[in-house]
Amino acid sequence: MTFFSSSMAFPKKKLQGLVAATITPMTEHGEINYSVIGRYVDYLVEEQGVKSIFVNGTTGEGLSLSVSERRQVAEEWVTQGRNKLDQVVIHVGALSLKESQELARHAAEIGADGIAVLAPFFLKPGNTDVLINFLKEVAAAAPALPFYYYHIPALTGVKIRAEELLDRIQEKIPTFQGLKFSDTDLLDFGQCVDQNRQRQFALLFGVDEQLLSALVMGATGAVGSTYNYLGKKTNQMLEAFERKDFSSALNHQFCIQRFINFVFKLGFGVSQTKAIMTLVSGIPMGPPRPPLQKASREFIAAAEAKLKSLDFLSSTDLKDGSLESWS
Ligand SMILES: CC(=O)N[C@@H]([C@@H](O)[C@H](O)[C@H](O)CO)[C@@H](O)CC(=O)C(=O)O
Repeated sequence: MTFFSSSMAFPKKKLQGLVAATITPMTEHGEINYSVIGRYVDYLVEEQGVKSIFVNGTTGEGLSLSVSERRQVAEEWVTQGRNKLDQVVIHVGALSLKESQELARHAAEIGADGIAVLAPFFLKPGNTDVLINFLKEVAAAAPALPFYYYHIPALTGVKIRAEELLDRIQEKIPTFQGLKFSDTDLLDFGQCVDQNRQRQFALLFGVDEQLLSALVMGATGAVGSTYNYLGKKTNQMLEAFERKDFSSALNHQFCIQRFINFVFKLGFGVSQTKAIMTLVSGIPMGPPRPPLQKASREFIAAAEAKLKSLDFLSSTDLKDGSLESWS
C-alpha cells in the first residue's frame, strides 16, 4: 500500500481527502466483532467514497481496549483494507510509553501506512519539548512509518498549542508527516498552515462540523467520525470547494451542521456514533465499552427522523440497522 520514493528510504505518500475515524464493532457481550470489518471496509469505499481510515482513535475506543485487542483490531483493518483502501493509519497513543512503542512496532510489522499518537493525558507533559521527546521515543519504534501527532486538547487536557509543536517537532522526528487537529481553535490551526508553506506536512482537520472553515484556512484533509456515514455528503462539499463553488460548499456544510447540531443537543459522543452508523450502514456496531453507555431508543428514533428529513437516509436504505432491531 505504501509508495517509496527512490531518493529516500522513507514513505512519502501524502495522507489526504477524507479519513474515517473507524468505530470498533462489538458484540452485545462487549467482545470485538472482527467478523464485520471486511463489510465495513466495502461500505466505506463503495457507499461513502472514503478510502483512508484512522484506527483505534477516539471513535474506535482505542484507549478502552487492551493492547492485545488493539493489535488484533489494527491487523484486521490492514488485512481487510489491502488493495481496497489508500491508507490505514493506526493510533498507537497510550499512557505507557512501552505500550505505545509496542503498538508502533506492531503497526510497522503488519504493514500499516502510518501511526498517530496523542499526548499522554494522566501524568501529562509539562511543556512542548517534553511532549516532543515522548513522541520521539514512540516514533523511533517505527522508523519507517509516517508519524502524525494527534492534537485533541479537549480530551487529553494537554493544552500545548499545535503551532508551537509543529515549529519544533520537525527537526526532532524525521518521520513526522503531519497533524490531526481535533480542536476548534482556527487561529492555532491557521498558524500551522502558515508555517507549512511548502505543504510538506498533512494538516488534517478533525472537527467535522467546521471542516469548510478549515479548508479555507488550508487544511489538506480531514479525519472524523461522521465520515463513516456522511462521507458521501462531505465529499460533495470537498468537490464543490475544489471547483470554487463556495455557495454549494456552504450549503453542504450547513446541511451537515444541521444534523450535527441536532444530535449535539440530544447528547452526542462515541456511543451515539455507533448507533447512527448501525442505523445508516446496516452493519451492527454493537454497544460501546463501559463506562460509555449504549445510545437510547429515543436518541435513535430522533436521529433517524432527522437523517431522513435531511435526505441523508431514505426508508429503503434502512436494513437491519433500523430501530425495530434496536434492543
Ligand atoms: C471529539 C471527537 O470525537 N471528535 C471527532 C469528530 O469527528 C467529531 O465526532 C465530530 O466533529 C462531531 O463533533 C474526531 O475528531 C475524533 C477522531 O477523529 C477519532 O476518532 O480519533
